[in-house]
Amino acid sequence: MDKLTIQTSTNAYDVLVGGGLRHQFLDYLDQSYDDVLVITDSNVESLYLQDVLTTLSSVKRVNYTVVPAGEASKNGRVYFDLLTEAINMGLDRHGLIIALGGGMIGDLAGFVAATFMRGVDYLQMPTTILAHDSSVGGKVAINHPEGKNLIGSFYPPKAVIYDVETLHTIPQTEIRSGYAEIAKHSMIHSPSFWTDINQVSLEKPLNETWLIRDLIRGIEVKAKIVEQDEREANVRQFLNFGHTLGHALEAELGYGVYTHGEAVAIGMLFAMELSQQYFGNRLPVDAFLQWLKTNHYPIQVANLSITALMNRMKRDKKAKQQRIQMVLLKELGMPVVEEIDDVTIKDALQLFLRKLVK
Ligand SMILES: NC(=O)c1ccc[n+]([C@@H]2O[C@H](COP(=O)([O-])OP(=O)(O)OC[C@H]3O[C@@H](n4cnc5c(N)ncnc54)[C@H](O)[C@@H]3O)[C@@H](O)[C@H]2O)c1
Ligand SMILES: O=C(O)C(=O)C[C@@H](O)[C@H](O)[C@H](O)COP(=O)(O)O
Ligand SMILES: [Zn+2]
Repeated sequence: MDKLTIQTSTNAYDVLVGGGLRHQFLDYLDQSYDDVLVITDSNVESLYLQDVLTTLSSVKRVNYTVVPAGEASKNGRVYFDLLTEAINMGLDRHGLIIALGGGMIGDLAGFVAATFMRGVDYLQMPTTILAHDSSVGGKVAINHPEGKNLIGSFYPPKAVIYDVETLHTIPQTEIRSGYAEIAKHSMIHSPSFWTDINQVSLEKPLNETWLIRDLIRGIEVKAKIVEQDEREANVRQFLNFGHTLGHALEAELGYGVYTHGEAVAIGMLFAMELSQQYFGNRLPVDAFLQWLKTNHYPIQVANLSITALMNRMKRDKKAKQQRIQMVLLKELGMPVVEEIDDVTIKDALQLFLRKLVK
């Protein structure tokens, strides 16, 4: 088992990464709980819920609730229903919520934990590759029809219990989605990290040694940034590389049409193109595009209105008075945030989307 400790301005928590942790995670908590509510989704329920409930058999009172799988569940209605269930179950401030699932569950259940009775303890138990990112750092949120994660909080978990055995069952699309965020961590970190990712083939079965290496490196990159700037006053914005357009695509296409990682991958490609135009530098745009194609990422986004995408980008959380702020790369490992005027974005987007269709 690997252990990393995240030390932020508000608290410290451990991220445990290992095989079979769903069978023994109680041993690793620094306190016990008499009341636990497990929140999971309809896919993870049939795979791992029973294991987790068995591990919790010594706890006095355990409840669980299941939401429909998919990004569409990360919304205000499901959130409110979960709060109602927590109230009806009699969960109190001394209880624990467990978010068992991918990033959708982590964000949703984390936001329930952040707001129920003004905050109860929660554990992140990630079950996707993508959730190496979402389970660390304490960003919790739900979507609004007008934009991704527009309602949320910074609320770190008590611990992250990452049982990598659960990754054996994730579908190919979710491997792609998760590796897009690892590629993001690599590009904002260093040329050598990207070089390693560029060599990874996402066909199943994945090389387990490489997978765990990549997950841990991704978590380390994220941890280092979050430790410096938990509430995104400055450097945490770098973790948003690819998300300005990525989030706009997710909302514009309809949540769940493209996975988060697929949309972010397109967003990274755009941010790299724009970086080259802005700084006159050379980035591995062609290599990244080739890696996306080889690994069957959907990269065509036809029939989208540039105006609608730009309006969404203006509502991004980094935006300042509707002026779009983009995370660009001066070089691999050197991200910066730049304000880009509307005409430049519009022209670049037009060119970019046309090029993708070819
Ligand atoms: N908070 C953050 O810092 C942060 C970071 C990145 C992404 N996110 C958010 O995370 C979400 C995406 O997370 P995700 O990609 O994990 O999506 P997800 O949680 O929707 O999971 C993807 C799919 O995989 C299924 N699944 C989960 N675990 C499985 C397993 N072990 N075996 C088989 N199927 C499994 C799910 O049921 C779902 O159908 C988005 O909402 C995104 O905005 C948040
Ligand atoms: O942790 C962060 O900070 C990130 O930006 C990580 C992103 O991968 C993640 O998708 C995050 O939820 C985006 O945050 P948002 O503030 O743009 O909603
Ligand atoms: Zn993301």
